[in-house]
Amino acid sequence: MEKNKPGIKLNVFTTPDEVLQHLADYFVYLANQNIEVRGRFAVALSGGNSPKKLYELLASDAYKGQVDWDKVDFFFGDERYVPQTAPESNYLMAKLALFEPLQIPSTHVFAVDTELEPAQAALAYATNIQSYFNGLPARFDLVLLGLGDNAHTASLFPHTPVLHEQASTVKEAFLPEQQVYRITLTAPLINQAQAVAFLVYGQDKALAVQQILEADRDIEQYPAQLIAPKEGDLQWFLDSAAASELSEVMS
Ligand SMILES: O=C(O)[C@H](O)[C@@H](O)[C@H](O)[C@H](O)COP(=O)(O)O
Repeated sequence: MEKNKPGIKLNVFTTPDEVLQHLADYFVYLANQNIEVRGRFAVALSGGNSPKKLYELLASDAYKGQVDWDKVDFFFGDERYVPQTAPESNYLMAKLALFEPLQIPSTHVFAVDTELEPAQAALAYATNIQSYFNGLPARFDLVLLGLGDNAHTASLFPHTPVLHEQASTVKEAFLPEQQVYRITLTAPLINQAQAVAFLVYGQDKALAVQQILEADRDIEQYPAQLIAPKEGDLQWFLDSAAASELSEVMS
C-alpha cells in the first residue's frame, strides 16, 4: 500500500519480511540503475538491528546474483564510537551480514576510523568522503536510515548540537544519556543524496513515525524531520505496525 505526502513516498506492508523484500528490491533497482549510468553505486548503510536482516537478505541466494557487487562502495550513515571489533560496531554488523558473505573487497568499504579521537574521526571520515567524490558535492546514490523510538535517525538524536550542523558533512555527537560518542553524517550531507530510504518496522516505532510525518515541525524533538532530500527521492519502508498511528488522511 502506498501513502504519499508531498516529496515523501510511504510504502506500507503487512509484515517486516515484506518490508525487507521490497526494500531489497529497491536497493537492487538503484544499484543497477547507478552502475549502468555511472559505473558505481555508493550507498551509506544504517546501523542498529533493523537493517541486519536486510543485509542478510541482500547477501542471500535470492538477491546476491542481482547486483554486480564489485561496483558497489559502502559507507556508513553513522557509527558508534567503539572499536571495529566491538559488538556494538555498525561496521562489524555489516561486515558479518554483508561484506564477508559477498566477499566485498576492503577497498570498497569506507568505515569510520574509531581509533582516532571523536572529532578527528569525524574529520577524517569527511575527508575520505570528499576525496571519494573527487571534491564534487558528496551525493550518495542511496542513504539507508533507521529510526529510533525517540525519533532519532543516524546519530541525529533529540536536543543535540549536531541537529543544527550546517557546515560539516560528518560530525562527532556526544550522547549525554548514554555517555557515549557517535560519529554521524549530518543532515545537509544526507539531504544531498539521490535517494534516502527509511527502514522502520515494529509497533515500538509507531508513535515516532506519526510524530515525524504528522506533528508540527520540531527538529529538536523529532530529528528525523530534518531528512528532506533537496533533489533526491525520500521513501519510507514500513510495516503496518510502525505505520499504525498514522492518520487515515494519508491513505
Ligand atoms: O547506529 C545506529 O543505531 C543507527 O544508525 C540508528 O540510527 C538506528 O537506525 C536506530 O537506533 C534504530 O535502531 P534499531 O533498528 O536497532 O531499532
